[in-house]
Amino acid sequence: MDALFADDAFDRRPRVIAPGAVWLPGFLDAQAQSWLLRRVEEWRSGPVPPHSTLIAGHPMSVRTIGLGWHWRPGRYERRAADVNDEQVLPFPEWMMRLGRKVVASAAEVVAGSADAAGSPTSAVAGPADPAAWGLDPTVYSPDVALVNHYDAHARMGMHQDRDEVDPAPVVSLSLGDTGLFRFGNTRSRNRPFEDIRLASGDAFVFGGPARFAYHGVRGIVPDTAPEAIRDHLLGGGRINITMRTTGLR
Ligand SMILES: O=C(O)CCC(=O)C(=O)O
Ligand SMILES: [Fe+2]
Repeated sequence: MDALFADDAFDRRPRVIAPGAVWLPGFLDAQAQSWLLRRVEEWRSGPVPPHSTLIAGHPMSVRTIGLGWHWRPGRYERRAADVNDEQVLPFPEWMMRLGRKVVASAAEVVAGSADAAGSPTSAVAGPADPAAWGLDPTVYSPDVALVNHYDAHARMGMHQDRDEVDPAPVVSLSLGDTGLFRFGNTRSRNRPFEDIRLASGDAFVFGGPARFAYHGVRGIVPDTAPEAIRDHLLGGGRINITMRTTGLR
């Protein structure tokens, strides 16, 4: 219980979480959040319905929609052979621009962060250089988005995002109920890790030395979505969108 009300548990200033990883609380305003949730509604009735991907025969508790590519463990394909064999919707042009804005903001946080240069880990990583972490909006070109819906019982175990050939950063956007996100290290699922409450509108970026860090979602906090967007969250829960760069063509 001591940790529950620790000072940093509710500190929502943008910050470098680990070399390469940046949290941008409140990146999307209420209007942008409801606009995005309306797009999610449209995608739900797209050619490939939200589905629970099988991992080693077990369905994930989140339901996923892919844009640009269809993902299943170990591969990206244009068609959802394991769902209905339809071709997924394209990766939207506007989402690339949004991803670049997130990357630009993350780069600013890194450049302005005494923390990044002065943190104990930076002695290893060297001075924080946003571009060295892949945080360069002029080159960032994601080609897939995975849109995950978490209901009150969904979670995601600690894992690496490693089915992409291109090591460009992953950009994550959260909408709806708060997610209990855990961001760890590249060596194992265990400590050190940091627990972060990803609230509606938050962005999180991990690239460079953090690109292959283990991370997961321990659960969501039901009924924490902002009032203004609840109407767009049919049935409640949390939406997480991750943009990635497959490096495939
Ligand atoms: O929901 C999140 O915040 C993380 C999602 C994630 O790690 C993934 O989709 O690979
Ligand atoms: Fe992931």
